[in-house]
Amino acid sequence: MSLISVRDLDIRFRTDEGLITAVEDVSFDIAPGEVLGLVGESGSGKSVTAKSLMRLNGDNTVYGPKSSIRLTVDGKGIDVLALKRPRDMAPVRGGAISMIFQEPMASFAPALTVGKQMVEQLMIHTDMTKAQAKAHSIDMLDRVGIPAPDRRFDQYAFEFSGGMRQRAMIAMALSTSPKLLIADEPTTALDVTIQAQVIDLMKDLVTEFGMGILFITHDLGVIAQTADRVAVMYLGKIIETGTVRQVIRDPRHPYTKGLIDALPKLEDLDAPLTPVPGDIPSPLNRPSGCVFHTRCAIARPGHCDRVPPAPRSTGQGHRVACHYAEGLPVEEPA
Ligand SMILES: Nc1ncnc2c1ncn2[C@@H]1O[C@H](COP(=O)(O)OP(=O)(O)OP(=O)(O)O)[C@@H](O)[C@H]1O
Ligand code: NI
Repeated sequence: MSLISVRDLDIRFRTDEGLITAVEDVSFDIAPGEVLGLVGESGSGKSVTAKSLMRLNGDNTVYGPKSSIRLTVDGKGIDVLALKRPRDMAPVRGGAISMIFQEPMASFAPALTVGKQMVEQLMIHTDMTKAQAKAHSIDMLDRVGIPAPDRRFDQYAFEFSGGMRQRAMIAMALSTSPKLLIADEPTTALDVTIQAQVIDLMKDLVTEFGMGILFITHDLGVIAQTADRVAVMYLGKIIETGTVRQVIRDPRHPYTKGLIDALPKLEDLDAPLTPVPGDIPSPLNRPSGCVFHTRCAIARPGHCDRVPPAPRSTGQGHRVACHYAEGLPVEEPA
């Protein structure tokens, strides 16, 4: 049973230059206890997709008519895109779903101590008394490995170091026991050691609380350490999805292959990095056919620039949106 089920998600934004498409035909599921990694270059639509689950995209957002986001909590379904009034959105904002960001300061109100803010949030989303909320908050600060949590409870976020602030944000996000945690580049700003600690911490919490995680990053190395399944996004579309093993060991989409080739190789750290050549086209000027054809080394003129490839299965849940996912056709003799 899926915790969240996203189908045919189309997200457009009204702008002064016209309607731009940020997300197109995106579908995925996350089960309880599962980590889905969402990876892609800057501007590919990762954050917009994540924010739609909590209806946090701005007033200029237009969702496509076929789009659906269904959250199932304790056997009860919530049609997220049908929520109309802000007060109806409490279950998906800090209730069943919590979000942590790259910049933890964004999660903390500067004028409140960390403890006061945690208690306020618990008072909104649970039926705890103030005393219970305080005890629970200190316990959560302790669980994420913050020393002297009862003293930290009375401090402001700016008094925390970067790594401790990240932990406090995770403690706050998890204190309401969300069913789904959205982590948008949660470790990008941290140094490598602290990054590894935060990833380990999140993995422990998945096991302990059985929640689902949508883990967003542009770093395939971090995905390999964290996720069960991966979805690779390019220009608003999921172009390949499968288990970490399928996608990283046996990538089938030329874009995924390019991202993997661009990773530094441990056995050959002096080899030049080979980033995917070319620039991401502007969302105002989306390519016809396959959105990747303008940067693709194997694109066939007359086909890839005309016909959008439907995602096809290459086995056991591994899905690839490329006409040549099974390899290039054999050339006919002239
Ligand atoms: N409110 C908005 N109005 C207009 N365009 C928007 C709005 N929000 C996002 N966009 C556009 O949607 C596209 C996808 O943005 P998004 O933030 O999801 O990218 P991302 O994959 O998260 O990138 P990054 O790795 O840089 O965070 C971008 O072209 C962005 O400019
Ligand atoms: Ni983003």
